[in-house]
Amino acid sequence: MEPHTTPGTAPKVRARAVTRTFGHGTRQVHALGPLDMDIQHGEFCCIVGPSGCGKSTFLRIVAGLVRPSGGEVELRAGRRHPAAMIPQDYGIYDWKTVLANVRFGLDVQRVPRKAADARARDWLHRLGLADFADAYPATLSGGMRQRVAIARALAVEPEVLLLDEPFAALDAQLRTILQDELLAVCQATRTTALFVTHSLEEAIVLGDRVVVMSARPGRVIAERHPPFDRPRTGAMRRAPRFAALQSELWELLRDEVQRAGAGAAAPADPVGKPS
Ligand SMILES: Nc1ncnc2c1ncn2[C@@H]1O[C@H](COP(=O)(O)OP(=O)(O)OP(=O)(O)O)[C@@H](O)[C@H]1O
Repeated sequence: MEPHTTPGTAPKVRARAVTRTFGHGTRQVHALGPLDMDIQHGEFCCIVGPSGCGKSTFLRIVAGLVRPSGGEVELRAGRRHPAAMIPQDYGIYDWKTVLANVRFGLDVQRVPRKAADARARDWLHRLGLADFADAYPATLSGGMRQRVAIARALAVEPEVLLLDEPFAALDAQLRTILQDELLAVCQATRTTALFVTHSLEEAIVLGDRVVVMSARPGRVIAERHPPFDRPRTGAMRRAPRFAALQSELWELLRDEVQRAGAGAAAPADPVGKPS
């Protein structure tokens, strides 16, 4: 299918014929692609797909952490820090204080200590963690650790934020609160976001666009634009159009999840299947 584009604008991220294989010979795994995708400046793009279809691999390629085996990814960024990634395990360091964790990317960029501290404290304040600057992550709740990871990624002011199932381990209430906070921050800072989730509901609540991937090797098989104004409220979840879109996405995904499940045990609620 044709990648999503807006005429006259250059996409922030442009992926063309991206493939990735791991291993060699009989043990080779074709994990991804060929995959085409354009992500526009300021867009919040959610990716859903069966387990093991290459979603994390694609994020890591966009982040520059993994090389594609074929094709190319172009990230149009003017700043020194084009992309920041929040991995599935949050990636925060238990031996560093909350402040030092949030300052980490700035230290790597060699931002002077005073300015880095001020910027890190500002992000801690924005995410409700101002009182925990000197705490160690082990003393924080899951939701607070997740906020530290978000603050750390946003502190470097990336042009593209890459999030790999960031809220999967959180309870439903906290998940909703952090979804709202993340959306508000991304909109205020015009940050482009690429967000991987197993939850169709989450994808519809957050996404300007929901991209559906096939079973491994992951390709884009469909995309939908949730037709809801922002800010999106809890009431939207009860709207008939919400349920209809969730069912439509599940129909698109069902076969792919079954195909993926033929090779591996599927999770209990693989993609937020509507009940
Ligand atoms: N470093 C690696 N070495 C070997 N195989 C890998 C490596 N990274 C990923 N794979 C394989 O590539 C495939 C895609 O993995 P990936 O983690 O990208 O999928 P995913 O869609 O993010 O899965 P999930 O939804 O379960 O997190 C899987 O079969 C995985 O085992």
